[in-house]
Amino acid sequence: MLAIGSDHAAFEYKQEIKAWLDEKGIAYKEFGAFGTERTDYPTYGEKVAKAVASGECEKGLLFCGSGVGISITANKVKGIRAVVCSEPYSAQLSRLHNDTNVLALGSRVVGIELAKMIIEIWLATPFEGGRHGERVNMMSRLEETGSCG
Ligand SMILES: O=C(CO)[C@H](O)[C@H](O)COP(=O)(O)O
Repeated sequence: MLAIGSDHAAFEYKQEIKAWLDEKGIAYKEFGAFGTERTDYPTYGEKVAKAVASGECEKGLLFCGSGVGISITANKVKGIRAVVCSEPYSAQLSRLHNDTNVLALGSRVVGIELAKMIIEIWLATPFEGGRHGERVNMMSRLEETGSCG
């Protein structure tokens, strides 16, 4: 199950992505926003990130105008590794090497078809582990203890 959320700037964009996820039979839980009325991206970044960090949802998709603010917000929740992407290569590498669990996209940056391509590759790519696992552990230690060690 994916957690999905956006602010007002990406509400329509998120609706298109949800219709596409429906076509593909990919399940998601919607955390808002529920319309285009101006709102604040941290609210939705927090909700989606907490759903992923708690294990309620496996991964998260977040959208705001640039993808920046909502990804920064998500990364402040313990256990979250969020990436903001505008092309598929970084999305793929973020899974292979960094085990990202939240993907953020900017509705004012990335066209909808490219967004679908980025999401598809991000969802399909496993974490490689090995030396990358050690580095992800270092990030977790930094979060836990204040130092990578
Ligand atoms: O991209 C964003 C945060 O990084 C927001 O979507 C953006 O700042 C919203 O701006 P506005 O209130 O002018 O629609």
